[in-house]
Amino acid sequence: MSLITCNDLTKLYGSKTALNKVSFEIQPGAPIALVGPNGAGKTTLFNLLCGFLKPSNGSVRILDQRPGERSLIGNLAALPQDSLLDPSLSISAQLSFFAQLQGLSKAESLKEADRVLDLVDLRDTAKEKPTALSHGMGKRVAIAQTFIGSPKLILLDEPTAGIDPANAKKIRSIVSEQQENTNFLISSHNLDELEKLCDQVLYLENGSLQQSISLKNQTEKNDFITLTMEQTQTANLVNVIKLMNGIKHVEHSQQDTFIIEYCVNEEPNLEIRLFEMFSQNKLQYKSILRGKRLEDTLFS
Ligand SMILES: Nc1ncnc2c1ncn2[C@@H]1O[C@H](COP(=O)(O)OP(=O)(O)OP(=O)(O)O)[C@@H](O)[C@H]1O
Repeated sequence: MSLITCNDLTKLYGSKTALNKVSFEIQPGAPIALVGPNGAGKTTLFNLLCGFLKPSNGSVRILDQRPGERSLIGNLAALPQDSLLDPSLSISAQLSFFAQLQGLSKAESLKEADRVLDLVDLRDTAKEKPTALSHGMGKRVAIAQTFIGSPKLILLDEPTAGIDPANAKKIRSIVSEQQENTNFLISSHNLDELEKLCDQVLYLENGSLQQSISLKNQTEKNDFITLTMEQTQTANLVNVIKLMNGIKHVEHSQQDTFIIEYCVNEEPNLEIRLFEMFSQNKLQYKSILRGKRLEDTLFS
């Protein structure tokens, strides 16, 4: 079963092309990231996947169904960017209401509300009204809502936007814990966060799919190192690194940052060789990271 298949998916708003012939297929597995600048078409894509919008052209299948099909109820869940909780109902009442919409009895729905609140570590808030929660806690409740009925696929549109670091971290760990039980497609502007959570990245720009990158292959091969130096010490460093054993390519990606591509079989201990070279040349580094950062992958 494919999770999502889009073929030449196109969406026009009047004369504005929000999505232009987007084609991709994604399979079940680790969370998938959807990245792109403001106005790239991410929310439009989410809305098409949920069946809130109809394509102008092309086709989309989600869990092998047409978006909006009844059979997707309980199998597909989405957290819209601006999701709101009902301020007049307790957290438990609104979660159990959504569980009843999926066909659960009143008693079952209350248990389901407790279960999903446990998953986001907010069982204590069951009797509270949303106004008693912080913005970050409210977002976690909204994420709990997507877990109702244990769907096969959950779409999260900017789940950590505007959230304080502690709650954002909590949300990342919730996604990480739940990825064994469900599949996630996550849109975010936080590339570091996506890099930690996702194996595959879809990059949209101006309504077109520009790149589909597998991060897993990169880290499994371990054939990149991202090196950040003290800014004053970068002159001629590219040439020095290029002379080292096993180096395939060195890119001076930003003022103080170098992306080093190397052959692991030829030089399995490149970090140690780099430390030796820094010591010989009296150079100071800020950080050495295994892998190529998503930011550099997308924008190099
Ligand atoms: N209802 C609409 N009517 C007209 N144009 C729209 C409508 N919704 C979105 N657009 C336009 O379509 C393009 C894609 O918008 P969309 O909201 O999908 O982008 P996005 O990637 O989600 O942006 P952001 O990161 O800012 O949320 C933008 O140029 C936007 O102005």
